Amino acid sequence: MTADHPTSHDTETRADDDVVARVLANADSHAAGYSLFGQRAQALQATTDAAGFDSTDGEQLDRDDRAALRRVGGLSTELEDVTEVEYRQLRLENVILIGVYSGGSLEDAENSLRELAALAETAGAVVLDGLLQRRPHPDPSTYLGRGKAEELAAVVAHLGADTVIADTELAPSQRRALEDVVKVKVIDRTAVILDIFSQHAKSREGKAQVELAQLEYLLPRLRGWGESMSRQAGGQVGGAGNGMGSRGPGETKIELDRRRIHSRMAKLRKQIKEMKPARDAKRANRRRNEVPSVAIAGYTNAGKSSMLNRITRAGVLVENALFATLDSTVRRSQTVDGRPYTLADTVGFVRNLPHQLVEAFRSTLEEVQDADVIVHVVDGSHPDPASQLQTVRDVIGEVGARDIPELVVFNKSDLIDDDARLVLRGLVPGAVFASARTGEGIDEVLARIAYLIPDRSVPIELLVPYAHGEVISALHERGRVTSQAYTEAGTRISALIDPTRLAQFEPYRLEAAPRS
Ligand SMILES: Nc1nc2c(ncn2[C@@H]2O[C@H](COP(=O)(O)OP(=O)(O)OP(=O)(O)O)[C@@H](O)[C@H]2O)c(=O)[nH]1
Ligand SMILES: [Mg+2]
Repeated sequence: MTADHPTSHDTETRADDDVVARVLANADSHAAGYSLFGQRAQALQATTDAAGFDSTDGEQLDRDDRAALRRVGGLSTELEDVTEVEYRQLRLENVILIGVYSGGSLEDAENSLRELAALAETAGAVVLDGLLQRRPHPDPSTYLGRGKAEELAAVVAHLGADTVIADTELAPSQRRALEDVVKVKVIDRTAVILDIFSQHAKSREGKAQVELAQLEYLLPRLRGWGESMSRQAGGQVGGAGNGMGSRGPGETKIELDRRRIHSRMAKLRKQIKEMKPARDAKRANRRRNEVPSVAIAGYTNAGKSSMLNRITRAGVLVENALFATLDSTVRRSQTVDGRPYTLADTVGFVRNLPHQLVEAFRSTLEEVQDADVIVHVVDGSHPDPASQLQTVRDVIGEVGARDIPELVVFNKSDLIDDDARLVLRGLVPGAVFASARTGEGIDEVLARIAYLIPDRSVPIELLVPYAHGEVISALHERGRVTSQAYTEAGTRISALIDPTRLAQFEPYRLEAAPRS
């Protein structure tokens, strides 16, 4: 009888703890308090501190901002009803992770759970423990098998966890049933990712898309959320009285919520549609200028933003948390031989990205689709770079960017030993090893980018009277000068230049340059 579980009392007492105090404690003990998978999850997080840096691979533009935003409620005040408030209150605090694995290797399941730990931490939670069960299939009613679910309930009560996170997307009914057993709220991986996204989205479009994804996720679960929350609100988690009487909002309320959500979603879709032309115009403009574009793609936390900083000193937010970047940032740079190109940072990929989110992040993927070159940054110090590599390549393929030249960069080379290098080299023979932190290999990255981006330059030869020195300096600025000689009539100068920049030099051309 779950209702009589001896430890359910402890859970209730925990629920009364001062939430604010725990939230503050979270900030201090950020990476503390792990067990089982915690240590390895920390390894992912702690590398920077061990090296004596504190996430200083970029100028820390708005990190405090973001930290401060962490616990603040919704993105919009328009849907200020119980449902939304409840959803927003899914602030994770002390969590236990659970997963089910079958045929696949335990190692995979552990890696996945470790990533979930990092995600949960990014969302502001302290991970207390992680539990995996081996089963041919997740239990259709309670996800974990009934017996294991009971064990989980005991662990939850013992550790004082207030949330269980399942490493999957739970059916609404599974979530409810499992909650009934463990007596604290149960959420899934998708909810965590959505939560992080909502904390981090910055642009209007990013926010709108995240909110849309949240509502989409929420809609089929409406009843479920209401139910569990009303139990929370009553302070009564557990107990035998969890039947019909203690259900959440009545049917009418749910209908009302549903209608409000639908109309909000319609409004968001309309907004997003209206934003698209502006974005397209921006991109078209870039294409018209024929400036080649480079997109930095890669798994979350791989060091994409750090790499962008290294290359452009742009000061894009770098944070040792997953999904530091939620909106793509475009910067201008140029090759060593003076050809301009744009460099776009993108959102990190994550395995099993919920389909609602693939949709939501199309805007950033578009940067990848349009790129002339994809710089695929991989965290070479990660325990399983191969599957990260694969995840990213899958998504690149899905958005139709498979044919774009790809440069694989194994980043964090300061943390990669020789043995690991050998393995990585076997994985991607042409890859470059680099460290955004130490600068190792960055020149190689730049050289390879220069090699890969299309060179649209044409040769020209000018004769410029000495009175027009400004033309000479303009040519030095806009093109690559290959030779320069002083004759009686003026300066004779040859250069390679982008065709879009020819106009001002036409009057001085000696002959039409042969087109290659
Ligand atoms: N040791 C080491 N750490 C690095 C290096 N490059 C980046 N990092 C760290 O890795 C973490 C993630 O870096 P980011 O640049 O934010 O990674 P990202 O890929 O942009 O992450 P998202 O935007 O969240 O997907 C930060 O803590 C960086 O300080 C490196 O070369 N060596
Ligand atoms: Mg980033």
